[in-house]
Amino acid sequence: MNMPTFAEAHRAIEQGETSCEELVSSFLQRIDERNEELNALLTVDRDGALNHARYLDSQRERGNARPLSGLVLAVKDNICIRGQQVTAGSKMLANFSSLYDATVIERLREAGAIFIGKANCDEFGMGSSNETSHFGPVRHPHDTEFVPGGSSGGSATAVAAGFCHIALGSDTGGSIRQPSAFCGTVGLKPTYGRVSRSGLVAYASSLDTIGPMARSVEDIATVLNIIAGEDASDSTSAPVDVPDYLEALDVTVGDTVSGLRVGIPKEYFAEGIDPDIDRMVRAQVEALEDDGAVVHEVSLPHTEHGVATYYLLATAEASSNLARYDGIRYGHRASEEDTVEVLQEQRAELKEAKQEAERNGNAQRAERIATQLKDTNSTLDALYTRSRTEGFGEEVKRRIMLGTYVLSEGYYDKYYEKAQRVRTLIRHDFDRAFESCDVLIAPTTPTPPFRLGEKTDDPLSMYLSDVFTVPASLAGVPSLSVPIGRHPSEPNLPVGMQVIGRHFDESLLLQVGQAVERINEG
Ligand SMILES: NC(=O)C[C@H](N)C(=O)O
Repeated sequence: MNMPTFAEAHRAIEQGETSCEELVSSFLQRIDERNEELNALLTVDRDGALNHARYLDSQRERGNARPLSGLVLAVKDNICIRGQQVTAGSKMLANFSSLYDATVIERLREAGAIFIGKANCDEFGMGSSNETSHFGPVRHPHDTEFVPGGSSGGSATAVAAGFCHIALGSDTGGSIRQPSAFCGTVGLKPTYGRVSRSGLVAYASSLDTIGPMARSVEDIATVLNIIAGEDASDSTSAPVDVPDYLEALDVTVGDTVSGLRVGIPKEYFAEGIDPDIDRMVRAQVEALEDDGAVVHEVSLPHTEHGVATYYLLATAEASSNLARYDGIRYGHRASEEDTVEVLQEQRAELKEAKQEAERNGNAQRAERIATQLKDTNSTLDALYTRSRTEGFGEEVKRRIMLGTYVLSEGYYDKYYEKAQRVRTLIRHDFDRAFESCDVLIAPTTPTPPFRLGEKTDDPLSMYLSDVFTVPASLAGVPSLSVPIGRHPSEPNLPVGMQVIGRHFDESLLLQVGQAVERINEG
């Protein structure tokens, strides 16, 4: 299916060949045809999108066209749109609706964007296959036996299946880039701080980023132009000037590539990588070399520690961020009967333990348990326990436990602090590499998409699918995944390649991404 990009649709609107309403109607039709099977969108704002489209059309007739009118977006369901659900793929937030717009939504709305629906995702962004969603897995748009990647699998699928022009995703350790690679879309994880996180459901705050996923690099630039920039409601958003990313694309491929210093990190082409992916990425690099790029191998020596470092830091931050879901201030609340039941169970267990301690003559322990027993007089703890037990899925609980463990007394230095130090080393790896090159090129994923259920019983192998994406997240540098063709052994399944750049050098990434697009078109 060759769906028009937003840029193409926009030109058609400007020439009077189509209208915002027509565009929305055709997306709704495709959603009706395929969303049930793919499970990419959790909600479809049919009336809202159509009404907004009609409003934008009438404004255009009066000469008040907005810069992006006609841009139809799907939004990952961990980004707030006022008055709409924001579940983050969790039962915990199944009945929660946003009281305000995320900054990215506010800015896009102002520019004339239409939000067509909320996209499914792994629960709280925790996953690489979109199978941890409380609302069921998303299926790969080109072969439903396979996963679309995660955690922004619903967003990637919505773009690839033609449910919208562009989708917003979030990326903590690969969640935009990996599903983009799997589904054949372009996906940008911007520099940390480039795009406001205000209104994004927090997972690991020092790593979380919001970014666009689209059918072309040009469309990525269009959205980045609107959403990038400092924001008073996110103190980690950077006070760095925003260039015109679309204007940056007004260069010829020759100008971009001639003399471009491309670094090939040797650790990303090591054992374990799928040989076809290795070959496909190298072929792209050769094509860039033919166009004048200067290619050389570089080393990012701490790459092998990336996954371990990421999963220590991300889970530590998650355990603290997710503490807010207590069933009282936020999220799913267990019923009174269930709470009382937990309380009774807890009390029975404690009483038994106290009796045993008394029988063994362990007075100190018996006294300690007596104090605990007094504490359980309140139903509060039981309410927390029951609400969290019911509201969180298995993967989220695994991460909260791991994160709580690495932050606990006695283990903090051994794990959390050490991981912070390794994070600095990883960042230095990139700083050093960028002394001798302008961009790094590497595969986005070590393997093509895998089958549904293939890795669900093996969390470690699932975590390892992030091996090439987490280092850039830890270093905070931007990274763009671009499609480079189909996998020879699974001809329906796309392969993606990453272009990684210096902090705030998104313009160059987009230029290189566009050069890669042109190479593959021609
Ligand atoms: N959120 C992400 O960026 C995806 C990563 N696989 C994780 O589970 O943490």
